[in-house]
Amino acid sequence: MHCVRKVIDDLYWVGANDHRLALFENIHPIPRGVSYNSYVLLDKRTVLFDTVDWSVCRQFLENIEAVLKGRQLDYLVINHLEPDHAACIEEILLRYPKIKIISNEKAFMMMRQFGFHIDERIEEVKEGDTKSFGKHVVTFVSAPMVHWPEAMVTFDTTNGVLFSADAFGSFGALDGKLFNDEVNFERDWIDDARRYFTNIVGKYGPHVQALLKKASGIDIKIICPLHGPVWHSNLGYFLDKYDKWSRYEPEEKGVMIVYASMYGNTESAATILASKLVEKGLTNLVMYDVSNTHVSYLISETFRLSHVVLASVTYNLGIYPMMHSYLMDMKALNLQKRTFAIIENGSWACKSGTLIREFLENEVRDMTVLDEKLTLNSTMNEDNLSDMEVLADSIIKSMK
Ligand SMILES: Cc1cc2nc3c(=O)[nH]c(=O)nc-3n(C[C@H](O)[C@H](O)[C@H](O)COP(=O)(O)O)c2cc1C
Repeated sequence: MHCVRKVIDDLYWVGANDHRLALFENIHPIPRGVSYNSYVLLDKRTVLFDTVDWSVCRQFLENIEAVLKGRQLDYLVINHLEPDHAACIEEILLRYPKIKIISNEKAFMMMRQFGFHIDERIEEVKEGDTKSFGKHVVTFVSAPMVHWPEAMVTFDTTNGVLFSADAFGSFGALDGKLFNDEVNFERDWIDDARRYFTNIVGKYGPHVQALLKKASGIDIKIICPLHGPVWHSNLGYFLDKYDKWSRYEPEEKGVMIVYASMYGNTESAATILASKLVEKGLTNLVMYDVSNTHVSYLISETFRLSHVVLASVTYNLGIYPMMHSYLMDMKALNLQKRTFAIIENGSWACKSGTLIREFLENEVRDMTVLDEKLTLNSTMNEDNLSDMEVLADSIIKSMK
């Protein structure tokens, strides 16, 4: 049975939700599921914008059929070739033999690479090209590395709808709701939207900035992304988030304490620091155990907040492996412009603090590491209290 939603006038959402997938891209946990969005435009010509993941193909095909009501599909616009959106291309070609795929040269090259039999039913477009489907005239805008090199977005100049590919997407299944104002975005969605952006396209901030620059020149009324809610109100709110994230500017002044501790002593010191900071008035503070928090959440929170305290044991003369992995992810995702404080622990040759500082100063860009640090020899004791006080004061001072 079909399950579709009308976006506006002659445009319909024909996507589907997946609640069964545990890990998006086989990496990121998605406890709230994910939606694969696709859209059908019923103009003089009928147009399908992108397809969906193979796991929801059956629902998707029923949805298309219901919206078309016996009409043929004339065009399939492919904005992004990642398989969670492109997996059903061949199925569409088989069911709608007269269809033509509209996309760019790189995307067609990738379709062939993935083994899709697209034959001659293709229409290649370039940046700035336009295409009329009857009443609707769309223009194609390249969006390289948002989030793959072939990515493009399609703007409907007739009604201001932007088919934004992976840009403006989010983890989370829609569950009947489609629009941003049908959900409590600030309460239920922003954390997943941030986690999606930072882990999926966080690395490509300058490319996102380039797309935002292009977007500022067009009158966008509705944003139709390939995951998560469709934006038809308060667009400025989400555009502003994208601008901040892609410039690596923190959203909030606040502290995130991430600790790595095997037997609880480093954790205890991290908690004492947290209490001291809160006592001094710094209440925007969160704590995470690096060992039981998936790194995608850590990355997302690091994008949100201005300050990070890293408290780590020394492990076989190195940084604790989970802490190291978090640092490597920070580097891989190009994270910048944060202030760090360090607590280190070692029972015979304490190295973690020096190694973390070296990493932050040499391996990632534009990070500030406070000079004050706290060194523990196995556990926190009375002798460490004054250093802890100095560290807390220095964190507070650096926030002013
Ligand atoms: C497997 C293992 C390796 C360790 N390697 C070192 C090391 O190379 N140098 C050092 O000074 N301490 C080392 N430690 C001690 C820890 O850094 C830390 O001082 C101790 O685990 C107490 O902190 P915790 O209670 O937060 O785990 C090691 C501990 C373990 C269990």
